[in-house]
Amino acid sequence: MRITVIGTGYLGAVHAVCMAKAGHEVLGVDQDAAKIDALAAGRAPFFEPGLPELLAEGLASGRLSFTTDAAEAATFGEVHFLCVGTPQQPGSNAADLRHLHAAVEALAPHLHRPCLVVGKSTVPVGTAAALAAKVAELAPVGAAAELAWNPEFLREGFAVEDTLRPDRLVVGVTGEHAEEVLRRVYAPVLALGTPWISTDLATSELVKTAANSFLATKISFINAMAEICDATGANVTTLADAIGHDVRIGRRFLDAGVGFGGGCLPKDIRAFHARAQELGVGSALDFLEHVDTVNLRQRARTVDAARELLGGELAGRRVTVLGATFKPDSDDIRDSPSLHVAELLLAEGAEVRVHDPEGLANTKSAHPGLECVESLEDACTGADLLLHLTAWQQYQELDPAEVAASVRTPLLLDGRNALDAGRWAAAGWTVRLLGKPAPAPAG
Ligand SMILES: NC(=O)C1=CN([C@@H]2O[C@H](COP(=O)(O)OP(=O)(O)OC[C@H]3O[C@@H](n4cnc5c(N)ncnc54)[C@H](O)[C@@H]3O)[C@@H](O)[C@H]2O)C=CC1
Ligand SMILES: O=C(O)[C@H]1O[C@H](OP(=O)(O)OP(=O)(O)OC[C@H]2O[C@@H](n3ccc(=O)[nH]c3=O)[C@H](O)[C@@H]2O)[C@H](O)[C@@H](O)[C@@H]1O
Repeated sequence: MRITVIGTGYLGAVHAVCMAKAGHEVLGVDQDAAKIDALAAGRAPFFEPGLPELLAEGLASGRLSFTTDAAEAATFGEVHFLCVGTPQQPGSNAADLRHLHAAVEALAPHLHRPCLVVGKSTVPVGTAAALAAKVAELAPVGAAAELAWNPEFLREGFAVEDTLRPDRLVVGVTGEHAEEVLRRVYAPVLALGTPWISTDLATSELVKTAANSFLATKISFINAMAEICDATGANVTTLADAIGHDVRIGRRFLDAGVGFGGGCLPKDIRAFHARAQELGVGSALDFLEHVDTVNLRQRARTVDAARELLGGELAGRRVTVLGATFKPDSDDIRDSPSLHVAELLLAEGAEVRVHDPEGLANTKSAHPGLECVESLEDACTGADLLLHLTAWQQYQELDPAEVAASVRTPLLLDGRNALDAGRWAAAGWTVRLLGKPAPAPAG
């Protein structure tokens, strides 16, 4: 099938290469000419495992190409996926839908043949119906340019795997034709036995915001438990393991620490609450405000713990922040807890150095005040405190004895509870964890 993917960011670029992998002819479209040039030249515009290989494969097969021209896209595709950003509006909690509207306004006037426009971006419920009306109104072919919704559940760092082998496929459709077209698009994925949920537009939009709200709630729940554990000397990891054995609860997404960030969970729970308020049912989702508060509090708690470890004063102390991205295996620093904490430390007068295996280029442009250090060894040398905030595998492989020899004081705060605290303590480090007692340092 001939497919366009409009918006080639973290979601769209991966979707485009995976659609080509699935055997379709794919045209990726973006208004960002630099991104399109990079993709067309076979350079992934961001770090995502597996993306460079599939991009190269798609380009070599001749089934994958890129353009900035919406009219070309309209002529090319039988199915048009909308993958543009829906960020938080400045000064409000609501989603900013202007990119989606702009994408539809650029595409629809060129739709002269029957086709399917499929939204994948995460949107407030009701957006799909409004866009369906807009497409039908602007397209020369009228209602034969149909709209469907197909929310995406991929995780950065696992985006290729999640796209080719998703847990489920959810489609919001207004008729059988759209569903039949989408079944053909996803035929290779369906052949793996992937569950297929076909529903109305509103339910499909809500499935996505409900899923992200549930995941965010799970993380804030365990972080709230971590606060209680800190107040009582209990151990949040043991607690998570123990409640996680109950299959109704499950162990995944119960890792306590500095909390969630990224371009999705934080903005999605805020936008969901804002939309519920518009619908007059805001109080049903008031709990999401608490989920957000508990989450942001973990960043302040981390700074408090750092200050305490350093004897009550951050000014003039050298803190090395290990990890800049919001999670490992991504270069994405959107709403990164690590960088928020780094900025808070800087504001208190600490000398902050940041290390990250993939996120420093983005950090330098968005946080010019932070000192970014490429070499992990240099980043640690002379530090008064190591603050581990993104659980990259590389940090787990550090030799605590070797690092101890280069720092000024062997103090470690593991804000992800992911390092082997026993090993660090045995090498003479004073370790602090979030929500659990740390082993005493050797000697
Ligand atoms: N990043 C992720 O892991 C996931 C993201 N989503 C949702 O997918 C959507 C996109 O997210 P990301 O890919 O992370 O954002 P992003 O910011 O990385 O990518 C958005 C892309 O859309 C392009 N764009 C904006 N307006 C355009 C227009 N009018 N025409 C053509 N291109 C345009 C931008 O230049 C950019 O390259 C959001 O709604 C997000 O919530 C959903 C699931 C996973
Ligand atoms: O809508 C989206 O964009 C995506 O948002 C999340 O995916 P992602 O943001 O890539 O990352 P997650 O793996 O969900 O992690 C989000 C944040 O929560 C944190 N986290 C995760 C799990 C956990 O137990 N504890 C915890 O603090 C991570 O460190 C990270 O900062 C969802 O997991 C995806 O299903 C969804 O498609």
